Amino acid sequence: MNSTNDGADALRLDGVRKDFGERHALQALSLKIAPGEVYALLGPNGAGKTTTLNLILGFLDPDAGRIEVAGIDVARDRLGARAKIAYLPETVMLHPQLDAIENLTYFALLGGRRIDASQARELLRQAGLQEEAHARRAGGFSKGMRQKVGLAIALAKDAQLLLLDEPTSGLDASAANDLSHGVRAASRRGVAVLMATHDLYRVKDVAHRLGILRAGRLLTERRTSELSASQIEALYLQELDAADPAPAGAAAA
Ligand SMILES: Nc1ncnc2c1ncn2[C@@H]1O[C@H](COP(=O)(O)OP(=O)(O)OP(=O)(O)O)[C@@H](O)[C@H]1O
Repeated sequence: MNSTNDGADALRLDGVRKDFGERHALQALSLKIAPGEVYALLGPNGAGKTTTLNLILGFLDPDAGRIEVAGIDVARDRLGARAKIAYLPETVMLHPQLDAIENLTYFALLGGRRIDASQARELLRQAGLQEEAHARRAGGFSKGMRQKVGLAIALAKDAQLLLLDEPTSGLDASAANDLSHGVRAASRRGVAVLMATHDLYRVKDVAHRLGILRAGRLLTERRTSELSASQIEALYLQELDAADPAPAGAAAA
């Protein structure tokens, strides 16, 4: 896995700063993700994870720094950059009257891609949705099932960067495991993944690298292959303890 800067990064943030009034939500954040690499952004509430995703998506403008998605400068070409991104929000909203296949084909079309039912079935399978649910109305779906359809919608876009915001929050272990399979399948196809998460145990399973964010600062980055799941948890707690004890997001020099 190549995460050095060779000009082929799927995502690159350089010195990104975002303030909300007096509050420094992000301070000089720099990170790079290579094609096919899964990067977990860990951090407590208010660390700046969602702000990071919103800046990458172009929903917010940075106060300083530069963001590139597949080589496209988000500040110069917001729509061009967004076309390279698939985004799975924490809560996936589906049309309750449509079944999983219909939802997927409908949202894929909205995203600019026409897919047929057999392609839809394959994407739903990759995203971990069991066959018997493919033709069921989404109105009766659990959160985990909606997340899987959401992941299939994201995969349908054929994007180079997949952004996930708390993808496993509120999911049971089996649903979270299925979703992790889907993320790994995307990674194997060369899609880079940035996953904002609190789910430390899943990180070892899914991510190649992790970064720990606190109060808008990236405290450390590590390869998950170098750490066991319990070492990841220990590192997380140690980094947060060692960090400036100022409240998360409070103004700092
Ligand atoms: N629109 C906004 N206006 C003012 N402050 C904001 C806004 N959005 C985020 N913040 C602040 O910026 C900081 C970072 O918030 P952010 O939502 O990015 O954190 P997070 O790591 O995603 O947290 P969580 O895990 O709770 O989702 C917090 O202090 C938050 O209060």
